Amino acid sequence: MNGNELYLQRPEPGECVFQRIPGGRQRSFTEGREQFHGLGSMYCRGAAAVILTYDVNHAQSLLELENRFLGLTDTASADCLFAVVGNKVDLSEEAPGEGGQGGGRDPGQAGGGSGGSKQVQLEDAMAFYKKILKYKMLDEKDVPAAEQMCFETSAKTGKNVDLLFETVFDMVVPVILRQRAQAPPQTVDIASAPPPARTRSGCCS
Ligand SMILES: Nc1nc2c(ncn2[C@@H]2O[C@H](COP(=O)(O)OP(=O)(O)OP(=O)(O)O)[C@@H](O)[C@H]2O)c(=O)[nH]1
Repeated sequence: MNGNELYLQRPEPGECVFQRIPGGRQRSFTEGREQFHGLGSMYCRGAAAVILTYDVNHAQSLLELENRFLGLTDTASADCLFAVVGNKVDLSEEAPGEGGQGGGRDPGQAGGGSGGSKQVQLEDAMAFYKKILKYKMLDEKDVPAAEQMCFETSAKTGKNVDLLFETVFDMVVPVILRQRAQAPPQTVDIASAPPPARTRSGCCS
């Protein structure tokens, strides 16, 4: 996540969408302000994947995803993939050896922080993922399972960040290729086009 290619744009504690911003990491200019929420759906238009991010130490941030940001994904593509990501697990992780779930999936990368109180569990994120499917009227059996699409990360330590992006990219590339194959061709084959009708003056009409 050096910001030069695909950047996680986060207009407000809560939502992340893929956003290509050349020239490096930039802060969202919308800053989550109410009057700019229309722009949020603009970012999502035609999106093949949306990453919705909350703070595991801040229960309200998960509620906001549901109450304020889910609607912004209405303009995403019909077969858009959704990932739900609880960030900042480093703040609430137990010290190594104490056991516990601690964000799961990547015990090799222990976080540095302690003392935070984790307010949102992975199960809460999975329940939210299921709400997304309901909202989108998607059948659970037609989409990746909640266990595959819910992550707990630390942007600070890097925990599960590669896993998140690799998982989403592996899933989204076939979706994009399928969309392109189904889209009308963007080029005209002039060799197979019929010759233009001739006008009296000899010019093409
Ligand atoms: N400890 C820790 N801090 C983080 C993490 N991710 C971001 N931060 C810090 O959280 C603060 C806000 O980060 P931003 O990327 O600006 O996120 P935001 O959505 O604008 O703001 P917040 O909702 O406050 O996170 C910055 O000080 C970041 O350094 C993380 O995984 N762990």
